[in-house]
Amino acid sequence: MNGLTALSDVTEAGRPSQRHLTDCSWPQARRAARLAGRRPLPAIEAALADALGHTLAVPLAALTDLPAFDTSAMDGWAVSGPGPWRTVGRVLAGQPCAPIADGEAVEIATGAQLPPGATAVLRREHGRTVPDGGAPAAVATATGQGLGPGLLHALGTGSVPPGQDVRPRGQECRRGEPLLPAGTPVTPAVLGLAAACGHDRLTVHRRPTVELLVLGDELVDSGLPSAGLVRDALGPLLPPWLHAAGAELIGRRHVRDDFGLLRDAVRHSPADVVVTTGGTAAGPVDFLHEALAAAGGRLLVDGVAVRPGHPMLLAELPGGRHLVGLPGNPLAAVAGAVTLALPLLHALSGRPAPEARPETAAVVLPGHPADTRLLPVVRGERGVLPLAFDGPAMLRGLALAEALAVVPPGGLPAGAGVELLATP
Ligand SMILES: Nc1nc2c(c(=O)[nH]1)N[C@H]1C(S)=C(S)[C@@H](COP(=O)(O)OP(=O)(O)OC[C@H]3O[C@@H](n4cnc5c(N)ncnc54)[C@H](O)[C@@H]3O)O[C@H]1N2
Ligand code: MOO
Repeated sequence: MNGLTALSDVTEAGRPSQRHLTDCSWPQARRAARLAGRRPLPAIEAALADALGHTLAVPLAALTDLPAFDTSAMDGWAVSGPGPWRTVGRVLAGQPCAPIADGEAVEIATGAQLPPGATAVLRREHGRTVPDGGAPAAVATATGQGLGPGLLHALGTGSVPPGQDVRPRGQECRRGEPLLPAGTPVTPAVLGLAAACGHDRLTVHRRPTVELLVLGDELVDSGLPSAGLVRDALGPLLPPWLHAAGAELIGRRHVRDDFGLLRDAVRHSPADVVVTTGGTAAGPVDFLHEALAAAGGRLLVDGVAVRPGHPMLLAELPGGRHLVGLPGNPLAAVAGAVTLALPLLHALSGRPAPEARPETAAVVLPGHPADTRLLPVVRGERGVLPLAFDGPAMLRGLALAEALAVVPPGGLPAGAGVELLATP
């Protein structure tokens, strides 16, 4: 089947075909991966402390007005009506407060509840008090000078506009107001907002579990590579990246080049998504296709017209699990992850597909005649610039890159729009 025929088989709206995509185009492969995860994992209730990195399964709505009461935005005095004012007490943050009447003021701290009847806040540095019936006191200072009881005057105009330095109740949101849509990743900022508006728990999608199987007898995981051995670059690279994409890493194993070991590792993995590295091509010990078949896997994508990374694959495993086969060459594996693993994990986590926001190519971005290219790039003053050391086996360009540019077949001229993907 060629890529064009397969296009009609995989759409966001439709069901995936029973046939699989062989050497399909890069956009088709990415769509197929999202479609494979079209049923997000079930919603669970998580305490705020456990919700980081999950994805909201329902919109986040405020449980209270924010602020929940009229609040002083500054240290100074809450005043009622036009000045001067008779000072009648003090209210600190967290304390209840009594009403004040026209012509009265209370000393107030930032964040304290504004007393009923107060019309504005006079900043400490903008007022001074004079003792009742006495001579004017010093201008109020940070040391508290001039804050004693007495008559309070506003410096300058002698007045303070109504509402000045007051954060009115509900200024940020009203109780019940939706603040964030379902599908939002729970970041530290989301946790803070959720707490501020009264939540102790969040309804989030269960994270897809991932097991990483790193294949290859030649790989070592410490020290200097020698005598044909190679340091495993993907064991360190992939887990934190997949975790940031919404996954829960439940295991990382080095699997030797042995058909039976690989078949059993795939067959018995409890993960929602098994991610393998290496073994995708046609070498003498590239057993992934055979192991997949023996483990009951069904290919959804087998090869993608993209450089690097073209032998990448995606399969469905018994029990509704999936397998993403990343090529062994490290930059090719990264290309496989952005094409297949991340869209699948995002979809399973309940996250929407990120919107493409094209940027401008500063120079010609060289392409492959027939395949999409994924190029490590940086943003320069005049637009996107490619980096050197972009070979499939290299990570040097990627480590300097701000993004991977999606360069369609044939390349892009300077000034053209180019889609950028986040790098690990
Ligand atoms: N006859 C053909 N040979 C190859 C083809 C092809 O179409 N026909 N495709 C090439 C392409 S493109 C790629 S990419 C690789 C993919 O190979 P595999 O997925 O089978 O990966 P391996 O053979 O296991 O390894 C390839 C390469 O990467 C190194 N490697 C593997 N894992 C790691 C790791 N975790 N960290 C660092 N380096 C790793 C491995 O030592 C090899 O050098 O196949 C081409 N061949
Ligand atoms: O296309 Mo392979 O995946 O680059 O070396």
